[in-house]
Amino acid sequence: MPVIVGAAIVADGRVLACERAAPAEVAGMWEFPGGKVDPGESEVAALIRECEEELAVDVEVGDRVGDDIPLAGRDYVLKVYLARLRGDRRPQALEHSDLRWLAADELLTVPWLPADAPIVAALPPHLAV
Ligand SMILES: Nc1nc2c([nH]c(=O)n2[C@H]2C[C@H](O)[C@@H](COP(=O)(O)OP(=O)(O)OP(=O)(O)O)O2)c(=O)[nH]1
Repeated sequence: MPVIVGAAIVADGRVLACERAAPAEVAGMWEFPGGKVDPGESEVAALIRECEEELAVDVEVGDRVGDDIPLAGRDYVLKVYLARLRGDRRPQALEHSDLRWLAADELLTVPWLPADAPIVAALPPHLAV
């Protein structure tokens, strides 16, 4: 089944949440940066590529967080990986309408895409400082 990967980028006990700018049905909802894995591309390579395209940052990809999530009504499975920033560049919202670094007690202050709920629930142990 085709895969969509997302990066839970963690720094200083916070995770980077990204507000979708489009399409209209999901604009204003929050997600992990990422996207579709291209044919023949590894999941890690797709995460590195998407974080460069969407945020202009280099990431080091770590362990999976949460389980595979089948996306409702679509032929895709979502897989989220922990990640860390490599280098000095700070994320820029090149494709999103806003970015926020959320601590564990702030995770539910934004409306996440519904499929992300189990991932968000699994994050707090990874945000302990
Ligand atoms: N990136 C990302 N997508 C998510 C998350 N949760 C979730 O349901 N999705 C869904 C929303 C979209 O339908 C799909 C990702 O599509 P996308 O449009 O961001 O991916 P892409 O850039 O590779 O797409 P495209 O331009 O090739 O069409 O996965 C998440 O946390 N991160």
